[in-house]
Amino acid sequence: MSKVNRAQIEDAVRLILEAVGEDPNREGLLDTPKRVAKMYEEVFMGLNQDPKEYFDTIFSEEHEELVLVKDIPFYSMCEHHLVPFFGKAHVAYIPRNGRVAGLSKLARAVEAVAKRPQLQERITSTVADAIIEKLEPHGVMVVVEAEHMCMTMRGVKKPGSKTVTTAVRGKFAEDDKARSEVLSLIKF
Ligand SMILES: Nc1nc2c(ncn2[C@@H]2O[C@H](COP(=O)(O)OP(=O)(O)OP(=O)(O)O)[C@@H](O)[C@H]2O)c(=O)[nH]1
Ligand SMILES: [Zn+2]
Repeated sequence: MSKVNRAQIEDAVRLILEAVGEDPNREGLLDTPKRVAKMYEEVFMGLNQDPKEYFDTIFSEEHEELVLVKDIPFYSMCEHHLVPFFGKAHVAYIPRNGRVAGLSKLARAVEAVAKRPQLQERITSTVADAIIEKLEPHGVMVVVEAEHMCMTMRGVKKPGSKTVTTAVRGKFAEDDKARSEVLSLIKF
């Protein structure tokens, strides 16, 4: 269930439109506050979701080797400017004691964490820590690559620049080979 207060967002959007010198009552803008409120409800849906819950269901499977779900597309909102940043997340882990998650849950965890006012670093580490806590694996490695619209359409204006962040836990932190295997499979 969403806890977003749509009426409050609508009022705020009307104020912003007025403040930039627009007329919120002109025909093209009449439904804009409503649309923006609906959009924020959607893009901030993750505020009501706990990524850890996706790992409540665990399969018992004796596979203690790499599992990597790569190229998970995501869209998030930079918490400094409230403009989008977007890209791909790659989530790797090595299960322990047969504790294996459904593959889609790795992507769902990324989605839940991305759909909030965010920093790229926090998306990366929150996903890694949720997996560590719930699956207790040998290791986790999360790599996120993204383009920040606050760096492309405004401000420093560097279109095409990409930010890459990693969160490395357990075996991946200790073992260069394990880390390289993931990086080569992601093909940086
Ligand atoms: N670490 C980090 N910084 C981010 C992220 N998204 C945006 N930023 C940065 O947040 C910073 C905010 O800097 P400020 O100086 O407070 O704001 P600003 O004057 O709008 O900065 P400029 O973007 O340089 O024009 C900028 O350097 C952005 O590039 C992110 O996910 N992680
Ligand atoms: Zn920003």
